[in-house]
Amino acid sequence: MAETAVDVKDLSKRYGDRVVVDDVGFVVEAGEIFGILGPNGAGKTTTVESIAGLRIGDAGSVRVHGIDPWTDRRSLTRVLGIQLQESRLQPKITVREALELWSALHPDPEPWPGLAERLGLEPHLDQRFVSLSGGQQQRLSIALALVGRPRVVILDELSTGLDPRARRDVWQLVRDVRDAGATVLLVTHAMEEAQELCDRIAIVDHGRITALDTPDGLIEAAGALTRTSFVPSAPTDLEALRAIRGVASVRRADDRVVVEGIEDAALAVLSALAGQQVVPHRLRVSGATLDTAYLDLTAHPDKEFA
Ligand SMILES: Nc1ncnc2c1ncn2[C@@H]1O[C@H](COP(=O)(O)OP(=O)(O)OP(=O)(O)O)[C@@H](O)[C@H]1O
Repeated sequence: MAETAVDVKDLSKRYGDRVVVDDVGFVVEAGEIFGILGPNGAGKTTTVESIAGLRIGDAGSVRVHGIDPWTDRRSLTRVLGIQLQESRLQPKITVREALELWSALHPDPEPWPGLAERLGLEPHLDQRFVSLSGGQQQRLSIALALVGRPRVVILDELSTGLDPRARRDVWQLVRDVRDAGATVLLVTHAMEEAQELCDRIAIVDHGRITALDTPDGLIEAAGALTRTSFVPSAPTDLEALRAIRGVASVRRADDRVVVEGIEDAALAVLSALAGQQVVPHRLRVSGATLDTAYLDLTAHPDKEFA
């Protein structure tokens, strides 16, 4: 049986009379990349900071490799690393000083020069924190989360502010960290990131877990559809397309025809077009993504939880 890395039971947290985490429970197995997704204010950061011992729940319990983060922070820091949302360091500390300081806090740190190189921090080692760009600050906070070789690492909005290449590099770093045996908890708003990296994802909305599954499982459960769109070379019998098994809708959008349906329907649409002697110009087929599943699984995706 897989070892449990993080065990959250019936966690609740309120601020005043406002419940922001409401009876949340989940188990993360060692070696998983576990995603937490949800709208702004859903309670994601409160949940992971409760796991990191930075906030204490009002009810429930948390264990990280058997350690209670609310009563034993000292033991926790030996197994857990956290990259905080908008991590703030002393403005005047240099990148090198921060890496050396964090290394000194851990008994068996990862040699920091290697991490600095992987995160593109080498040219900035003597730069002060305050003078780093947002993306460079972000990369430093990821390095600081990893330098203690944590068994569990929490990455909160990992790739915010990173350019596309840096984002890909950081994703590979996360995979490598997991392959080296660590467990990763990833709070993210980036659907592509969650779909690429996570083994399982909890969707949090209004302080509660509304779905928990693999990315494919979430997409399937939400009934997200494949979209096929094209500019027809000749008048097209749209009714014939609507009649195809698995097609959910057919509509026109300017000069394009847009067909939505289950994955297999896309091929049937193409062969029906061939039968009608219609060439589908500028053909686009987009698979069901976590993005559409997420919008279905969260009630008010753009509204702050009030
Ligand atoms: N210290 C605090 N005092 C009062 N309210 C707080 C405090 N910290 C968080 N909150 C509120 O709790 C709710 C949950 O916040 P949290 O940061 O956990 O959400 P989140 O899901 O991480 O959001 P985001 O995606 O915007 O980072 C929000 O409405 C927030 O305003």
